[in-house]
Amino acid sequence: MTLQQFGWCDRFAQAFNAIAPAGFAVGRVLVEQRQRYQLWTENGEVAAVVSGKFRHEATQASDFPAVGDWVVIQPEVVPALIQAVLPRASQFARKVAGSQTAAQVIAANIDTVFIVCGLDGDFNLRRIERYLTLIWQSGANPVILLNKIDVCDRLELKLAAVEAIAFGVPVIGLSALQNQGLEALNPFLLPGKTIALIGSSGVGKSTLTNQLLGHTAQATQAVRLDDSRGRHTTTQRQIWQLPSGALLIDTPGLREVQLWSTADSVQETFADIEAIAADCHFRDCHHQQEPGCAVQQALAAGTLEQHRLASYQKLQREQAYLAQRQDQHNSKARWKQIHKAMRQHPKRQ
Ligand SMILES: Nc1nc2c(ncn2[C@@H]2O[C@H](COP(=O)(O)OP(=O)(O)OP(=O)(O)O)[C@@H](O)[C@H]2O)c(=O)[nH]1
Ligand SMILES: [Zn+2]
Repeated sequence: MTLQQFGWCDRFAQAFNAIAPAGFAVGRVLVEQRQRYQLWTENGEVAAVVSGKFRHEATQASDFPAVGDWVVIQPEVVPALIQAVLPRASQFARKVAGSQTAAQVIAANIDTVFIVCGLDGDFNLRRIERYLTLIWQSGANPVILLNKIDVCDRLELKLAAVEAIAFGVPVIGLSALQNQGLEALNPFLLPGKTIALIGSSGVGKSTLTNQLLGHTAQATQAVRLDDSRGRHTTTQRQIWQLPSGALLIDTPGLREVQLWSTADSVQETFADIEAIAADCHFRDCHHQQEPGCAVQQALAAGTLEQHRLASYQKLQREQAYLAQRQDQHNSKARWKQIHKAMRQHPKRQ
């Protein structure tokens, strides 16, 4: 297989040429488990670990390679040594346990994320908004799949309700179980494009994954991971190649991904409220009791729904909290630096 078939493109080639010394190669992380990696390379699958220098220079969990990453390797050693991670086109992160703001990357370089919703019990517009926010923030493109059209009446109403909050994001009705409507996914399943599925339990992600995979042999393949001391473990494959040539990332971490949003992504998801709020009398209007609040006027006029404003405000609160934590973290780090500098230059006035 060629690198292009794994998703290699100009942006990665440029980054690679800028940093990699002669004799180095690239690979794409196919499996990650406790900092052991299986990579796709031009010469087949290889096991890899990060180099000592990499580990030494890494300052945060998100510096480490994740599934989907392109990495620079020194190929002649076994396991191959990862020297660098190429800048990510997109990334999904989760909070590191025990820390409010440090992030660990769980998947990288995804082009399109399918938000899978079930048209039975699961149908929930507020949840879709949260997923949209998350995906905009990741750098990937969202597509909303309304699954189980076979058990849904009034599909048009539901499609319209989702389209009203989706602002141009494609909304596709299908039945994974009955293999109905899946051809609408073809434009997103082009060779070398990387996709992922997220959505709550029971919406049909596994059913859809199986349909997309068809009867490919890799479905049952486990991957063997060796570390530098020759110990090995087997684990599940985390990227699949679909018959169309697209690549599907499926990891437990991604399935359980939680909200980790930024101001920009909230603004994109709630473009309607942002547009209304531009007419508020006060620039820093909180849209509560302020005079001249265009948002309150829209609520009164019925052009904006109360629960949509509520989800917007909830996301804003989460963000303010995260931003504050990040500030505290940064100022602590600054103090540490200053103290260190003072210890190193005790006589300086
Ligand atoms: N009627 C109908 N049922 C479906 C459809 N797709 C999936 N299901 C059913 O929904 C149930 C859950 O499907 P799964 O594919 O396991 O859902 P999942 O999202 O992978 O769930 P988790 O593994 O818990 O995350 C199963 O009983 C499926 O047969 C569909 O298009 N129509
Ligand atoms: Zn206002």
